[in-house]
Amino acid sequence: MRVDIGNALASEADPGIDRDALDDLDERVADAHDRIARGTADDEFGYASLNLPERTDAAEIEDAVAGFDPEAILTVGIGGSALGAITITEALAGDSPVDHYALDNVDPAHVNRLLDDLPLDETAVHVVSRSGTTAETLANFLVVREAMESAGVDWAERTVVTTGESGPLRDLAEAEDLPALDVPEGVPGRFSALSTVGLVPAAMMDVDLDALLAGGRAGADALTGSLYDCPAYAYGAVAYALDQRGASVNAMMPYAEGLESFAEWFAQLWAESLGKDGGGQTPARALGATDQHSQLQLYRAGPRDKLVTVVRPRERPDSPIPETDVADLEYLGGQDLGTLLDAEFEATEASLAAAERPSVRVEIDRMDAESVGRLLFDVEAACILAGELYGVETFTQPAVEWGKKAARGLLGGGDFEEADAVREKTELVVE
Ligand SMILES: O=P(O)(O)OC[C@H]1O[C@H](O)[C@H](O)[C@@H](O)[C@@H]1O
Repeated sequence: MRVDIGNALASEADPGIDRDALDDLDERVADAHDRIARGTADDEFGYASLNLPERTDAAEIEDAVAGFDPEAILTVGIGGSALGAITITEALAGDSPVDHYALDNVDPAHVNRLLDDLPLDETAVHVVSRSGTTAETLANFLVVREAMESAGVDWAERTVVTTGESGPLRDLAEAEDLPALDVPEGVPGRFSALSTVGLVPAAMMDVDLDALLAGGRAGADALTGSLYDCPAYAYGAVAYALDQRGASVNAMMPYAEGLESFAEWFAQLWAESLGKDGGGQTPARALGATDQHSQLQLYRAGPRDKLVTVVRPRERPDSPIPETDVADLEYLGGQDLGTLLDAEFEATEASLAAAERPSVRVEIDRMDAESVGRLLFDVEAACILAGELYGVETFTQPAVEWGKKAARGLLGGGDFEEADAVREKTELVVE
């Protein structure tokens, strides 16, 4: 991964970081790196995520799915138990004959439609929950199971589970004798893309898991104690420093359709990890060039509270634009769609810089397994580094847990005081 922070310097942008401040920050990065390296070596909760590229056993995952030859894969999970898998297959399995769908919400209209459309007798189901208790995931799984049964499909033959050591999903897998993979120890869901959690559908779609993990390992090898030598830390440190200077929003804007879900994955990673103690940088999702024609107006001319992160692969497949003799379109003829997209990318950066708005450029070599593995690893490392600089507990999400308990209490799944707060809602209704 390559990161260019030039357009985040105070000489170019407001808010921006001056060179002296960057040097001071680099000393804090060195300390944070020591902490991260210690946590990683000791397999501490959360830091253990950075060991995944080294530890994840691609062959074990490939063996577990070897008996499946589906037309479609249905991931049943939510948050960190779905977004990594979706991101990876969207980025890397575009040409696969197998389609990957996800049920990461419990909107009945969507669930019913999807189950009506799926070839259930040719669908493999991957049910993922680290805790094994998440209501949305478990409820969706029960609905899927029932739909398969009603269609005369042996759901147990078509299901693989990934979950923690114990919990209701583990119990269910054991009771039904389902193949069950383990969520790695010490790895929060949002940091688990490069594990069984994120890789099962990719394996069924013939993504090169070894290359993906090799990309992650290259990221791990590149972690050093200076932001000037380490792209992951450069990104994490600069995003943090800009937030401290007023850029409280980080608009993640990949210029590649295959990375649209990456922005969604990033949003969970950044928000759940860093949104603590009254601070944190709000992730926004955008897609270049599409959102250049909508959100960019705000990014360039709205409040000075944003960092725009533009991401692109440095190589793209060819797609020539045919010549035309329409006078005003002649400049397009003979060009390539990729050249146009890159021109849009550079135009966005320049347009932000001309208005003194900070942006950071993140580039990967191309949309292949190794580069995407590197991107995911590096952004996780950036997030962990930022967590150290903020001084927050990066690996917990107590605010999310609150809502989970409230919803569960409302459905009669236990006596939770959080559910009382829902019942006590203040109303001021206008109809
Ligand atoms: O994997 P699960 O235990 O089902 O959790 C799925 C998701 O649930 C929660 O909402 C957490 O805040 C997320 O971090 C997690 O990824």
